[in-house]
Amino acid sequence: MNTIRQYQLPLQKYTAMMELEERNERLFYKLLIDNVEELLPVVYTPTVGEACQKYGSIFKRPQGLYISLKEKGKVLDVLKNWPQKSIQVIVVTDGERILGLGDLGCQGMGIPVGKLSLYTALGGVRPSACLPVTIDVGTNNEQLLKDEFYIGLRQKRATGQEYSELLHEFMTAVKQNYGEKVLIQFEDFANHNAFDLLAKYGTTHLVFNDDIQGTAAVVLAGLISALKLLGGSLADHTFLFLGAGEAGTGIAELIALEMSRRSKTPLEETRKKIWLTDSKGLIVSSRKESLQHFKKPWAHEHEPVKGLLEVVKAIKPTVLIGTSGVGKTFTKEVIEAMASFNEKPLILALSNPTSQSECTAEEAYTWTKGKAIFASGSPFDPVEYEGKVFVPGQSNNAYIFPGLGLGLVISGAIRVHDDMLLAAAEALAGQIKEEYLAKGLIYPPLSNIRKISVQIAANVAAKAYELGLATRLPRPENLVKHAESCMYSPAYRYYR
Ligand SMILES: O=C([O-])CC(=O)C(=O)O
Ligand SMILES: [Mg+2]
Repeated sequence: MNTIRQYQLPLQKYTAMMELEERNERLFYKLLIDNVEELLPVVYTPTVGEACQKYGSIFKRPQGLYISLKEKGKVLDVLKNWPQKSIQVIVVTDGERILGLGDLGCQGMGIPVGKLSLYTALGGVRPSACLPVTIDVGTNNEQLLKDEFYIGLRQKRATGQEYSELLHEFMTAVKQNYGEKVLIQFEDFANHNAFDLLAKYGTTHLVFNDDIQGTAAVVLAGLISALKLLGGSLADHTFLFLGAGEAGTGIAELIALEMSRRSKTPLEETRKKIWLTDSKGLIVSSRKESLQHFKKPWAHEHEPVKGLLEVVKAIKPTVLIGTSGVGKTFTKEVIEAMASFNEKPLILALSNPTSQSECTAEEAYTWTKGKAIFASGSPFDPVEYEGKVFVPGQSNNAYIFPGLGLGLVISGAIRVHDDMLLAAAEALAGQIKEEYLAKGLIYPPLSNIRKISVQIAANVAAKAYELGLATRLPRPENLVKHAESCMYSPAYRYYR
């Protein structure tokens, strides 16, 4: 830690950590686990975003497996080249929408690598059972195509049949090589592929999309906690999203599902409490024909409204959620409007990394004169406002996917079911304590994350057994103890 702390720049710390992982994996995980709040922003958002942008020029080792268009027809052979044979979790990206930074092509590899470090550090999945994969179908990022240090194929992205054939070959090869119980996490695909891939492989493979489903579960957990501060039930609130992509529609759907389960109201009804806006304004029924399919369920009856401030004034949401990947969009006027009709406006600025956050923690607290409850996708430091310290929560899927993955792995689940996401969200919400809420914090501290992951894993595994989707039989009686006992821990052994 002393060495890491001597570096001034986050990217230097990142490089030092990556070198440590290569040199002494056990020490890397020991440091990460013991200093999670300090090191998460180094190996994960926001620094991992900068690392991906500069990946070509800081490149030393491949870190994960690259599968490019050139490997078409021999993807299975390429998979077999990976030195570790018993893989439990794969995180795969095609680099087209890395955080809120856009198309970074092959340089997106930093994301699967970072996510899998968290699988091990926060969720206790063995490092050797984790496989980071980047599918290289080219990039439409002109700057990267011209960059002499770019590490991927120098061509425009393959689309259509060429794209889906490579993806299909990969998905088939994974199942053939590792069996049915290997978990595949889709990460940072562009909208136009993310929903289709999830729908296509959700019925044949153990898959989930972290940006759609992981983010949804973490936000739902935050909302359930926030209700203890705000009062009422989910159905008493009005939700407005800026951004109707993977995170926006994924969160919206899980909130609607939870509301529907709790109030025994049809999903079509509970969806009406939730409004989404995209770059063209409020999503309303008159726009339905021209909307992408994943936005259609959110096209409610309302006159067209453009501009976030106008939409906020028209809808009067109690909860405002930013998921557009575009920074600085929650302006002073927008936040002040939220504070003008809410006693405690709940503001979630979820886009990553910090540069893409819709507003800062300080802005949320000062513009609402200390009224806001705030959480963000990337971390912000506590803020002092008029003598009071406000602690912003980090509403990031990192709270969910390590525990969710652990629960799936230890139960030998063969499919991911929406009820498992609800179970994960409820487990996380169950970990919030009064003392955190008193500071405005709607998530438990990350320093407790391994204990939280155990609870999430146990809840998810219980759901897998209940739904008949678990294959590790018989079911362990105490799933919490079982989850704990399965976790990798980077302990140093004593030798005699
Ligand atoms: O990686 C993160 O910090 C959260 C996430 O999935 C994203 O922003 O795409
Ligand atoms: Mg992501």
